[in-house]
Amino acid sequence: MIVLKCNHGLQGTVTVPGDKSISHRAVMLGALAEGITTIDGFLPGKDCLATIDCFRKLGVNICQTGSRVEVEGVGLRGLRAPQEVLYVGNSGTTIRLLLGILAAQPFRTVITGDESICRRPMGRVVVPLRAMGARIDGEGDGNFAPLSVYPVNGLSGIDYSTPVASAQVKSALLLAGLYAQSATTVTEPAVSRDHTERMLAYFGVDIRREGLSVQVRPASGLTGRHVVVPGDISSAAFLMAAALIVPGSEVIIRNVGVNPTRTGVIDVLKAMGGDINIENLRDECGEPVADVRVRHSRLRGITIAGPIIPRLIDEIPVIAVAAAFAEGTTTIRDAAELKVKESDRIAAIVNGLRQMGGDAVALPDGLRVQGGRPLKGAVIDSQGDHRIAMAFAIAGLMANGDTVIGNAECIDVSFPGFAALISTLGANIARTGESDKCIEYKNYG
Ligand SMILES: O=C(O)C1=C[C@@H](OP(=O)(O)O)[C@@H](O)[C@H](O)C1
Ligand SMILES: C=C(OP(=O)(O)O)C(=O)O
Repeated sequence: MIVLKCNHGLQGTVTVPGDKSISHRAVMLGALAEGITTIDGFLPGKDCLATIDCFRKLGVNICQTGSRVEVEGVGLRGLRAPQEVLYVGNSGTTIRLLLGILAAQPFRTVITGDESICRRPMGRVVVPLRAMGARIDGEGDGNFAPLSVYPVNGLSGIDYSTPVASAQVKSALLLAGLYAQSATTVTEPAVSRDHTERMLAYFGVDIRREGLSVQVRPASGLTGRHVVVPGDISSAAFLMAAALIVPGSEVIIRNVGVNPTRTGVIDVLKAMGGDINIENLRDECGEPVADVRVRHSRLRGITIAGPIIPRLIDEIPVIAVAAAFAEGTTTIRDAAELKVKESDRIAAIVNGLRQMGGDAVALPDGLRVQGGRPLKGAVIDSQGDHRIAMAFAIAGLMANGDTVIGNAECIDVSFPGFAALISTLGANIARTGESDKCIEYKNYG
């Protein structure tokens, strides 16, 4: 992908594709419910398509056309033994949440994903699931995919304190808890995204939060629903950062999910001096939704640490890019989780910013960015990590010279149409197809 420097402000009103986390969960709960679940605004990104594919292999009829999905629920006990290995591609959410469901099934499954998935830690879900009675094996004593999940005769409820604030861990245990013989309680060190809790309640499950703990009771059944998925704030974050750093910009992003467990990016960009307004706040299927208006602003560096981190974990790459255009120092701590995402995001952000002439250093649990140095175009390898690819495309909008993002096709994991959408606002970004790695396209435009 090629990004040219933007010589004028970004202007316009857009919507971003559906929320990835909510799209996954709508398919999963729809599959386990009684009756039909219809989903509008589904994210047709590769990760969520992988979730659909896995449930089809588990015997669920799912019809998907673009962002419209119809799931014929089979009920909690209606999944069938798959004839093939379940393949989740690049999706950590798919594998970890599915493990919670598979752990309770009376048949064996094997589940795996791409190279990145096979490097990511699964012990964080496998260990507590085993404590509930699940039988799961895999590389490194079950810490790495491929994983085999063996049939069991029921699970026991658990009262579990997770060492990491992870919605994937919490959700896997809550989903397993639907099948357990007693209540399951998960306590997190800080609140992570709560879409599973909200959607389980929306599908009729008895689920309660008290402070940092969430409790689910064994379920007798879920009821199929109509789910309207809001735009993904994690995708909107790239447009927010772009509008903030490109002088003369004013962008409205309509229909963005603003669940408070996800809005850390807005809090932080505002604290950095960003002119961001939330308008038309409303509720859609148990999730808050709004329009977000962003205007170019002079940003200043801040410290980002503590319980806000899980509320903006996926937005740190683009926050770091915004920090490179801010006055002063931005320090991000308590974010060691970044090392076990699709890539080691601390290393990828620091290396990419340095390649562009920025001043960034890695810390054991985060990074520090000294803002204000002019960035120059560079050839950045995304390492197959969608958030890294998009973050550096945004940096390229204000870098002198062309920026080439290698391996940019991974953007389809969460934000299909990214380059085209941001181009409608006036940016000059072009996809270059399979040959994204090559710099022979450097003279595009
Ligand atoms: O539950 C989810 O949908 C997600 C949870 C987060 O991961 P962790 O649970 O590992 O923090 C996030 O990074 C991921 O993009 C989506
Ligand atoms: C970490 C991410 O997703 P997942 O864990 O589902 O692969 C992400 O989308 O940034």
